[in-house]
Amino acid sequence: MTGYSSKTDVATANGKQNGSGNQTGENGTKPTEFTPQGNHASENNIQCSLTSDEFRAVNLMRQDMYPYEVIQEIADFIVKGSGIRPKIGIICGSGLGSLADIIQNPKVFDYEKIPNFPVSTVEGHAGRLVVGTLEGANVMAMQGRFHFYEGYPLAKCSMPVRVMKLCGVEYLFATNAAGGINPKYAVGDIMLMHDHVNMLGFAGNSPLQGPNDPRFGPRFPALVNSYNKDLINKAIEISKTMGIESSVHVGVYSCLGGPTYETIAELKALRMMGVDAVGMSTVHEVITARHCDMKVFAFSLITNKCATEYSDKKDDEASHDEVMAVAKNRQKTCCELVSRLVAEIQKTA
Ligand SMILES: O=P(O)(O)O[C@H]1O[C@H](CO)[C@@H](O)[C@H]1O
Ligand SMILES: Nc1nc2[nH]cnc2c(=O)[nH]1
Repeated sequence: MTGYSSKTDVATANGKQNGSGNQTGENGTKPTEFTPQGNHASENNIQCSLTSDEFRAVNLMRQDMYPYEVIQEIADFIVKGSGIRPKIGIICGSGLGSLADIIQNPKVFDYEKIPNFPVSTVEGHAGRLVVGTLEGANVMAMQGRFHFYEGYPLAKCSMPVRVMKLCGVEYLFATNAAGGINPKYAVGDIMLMHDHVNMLGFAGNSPLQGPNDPRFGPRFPALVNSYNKDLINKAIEISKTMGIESSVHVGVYSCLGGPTYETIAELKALRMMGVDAVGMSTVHEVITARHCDMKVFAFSLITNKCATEYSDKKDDEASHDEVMAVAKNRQKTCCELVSRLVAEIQKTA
């Protein structure tokens, strides 16, 4: 397969691995005036100051077409490498990487070692795929997800969901850290997602944009009933046995592009639209999972309360440090909820 990202290329684009920085190329060449072949810039004699390596790296990072065969190759790599065909896929939200740490007999794949896989660039997203067992079920977990604001197209952000599908995954558990807009929500609460408002979709962006491969799913998938009601009900029952039902809600999540947190006016508007919690992820993963007919369970850990009125309080400003700290505090509860739900699925298998 040609034309797919080598780890070095993408890592260079992220500025993660290229020790020589942006000033000098690998072989010591200066990044002077690389003009991409055949585009308007060269036709008009406008020059851009990227080295050819940097230009290629940026292109690879933007690459959003993953043919079925490439996804199959990645899935085969994981299934062969782990000796496991997982049934449940888990995506760990910001600061919720411990959901992957509870997996038994783990086989760990660094994203950088998986062919054609993007790399994680956000704090709280380790960048590892963990395959093993949980409550007797075969599972795989992404300890680190991909966000639109990292510079990846949505199809690339959610490409691992298709990998999960071709590994054999039937159930997607997507978790996230989110700001609570519903005034009844407190920091540390859990919101089971029963619907979403896709703001990136409103703006004409979708992980399913481009040619449709019917081996994954239909051109025009329906999204009503995307969040599996049985799993939501099971999670509510579990929350009762855990004694946390008063801090568990069922609500609507909305994904914005980030990386900025919202303005007060935006939060007011989202509330008027019926949104209970807001983040920068999950929706594109759910769309991709539903497109290929996976059962979806998703929840938000409310890591901060969103102000919907103007004030001078510094407390109203969201921060990733706060998000990470709250997630760390609540990781045990989140792990227990996930384990018990996996056990329920395994019981009925
Ligand atoms: O959605 P996850 O990955 O949990 O992370 C959430 O937390 C980060 C902001 O603090 C953003 O990435 C937002 O999407
Ligand atoms: N967009 C957004 N993402 C978040 N992730 C955690 N908290 C927030 C928030 O308040 N807004």
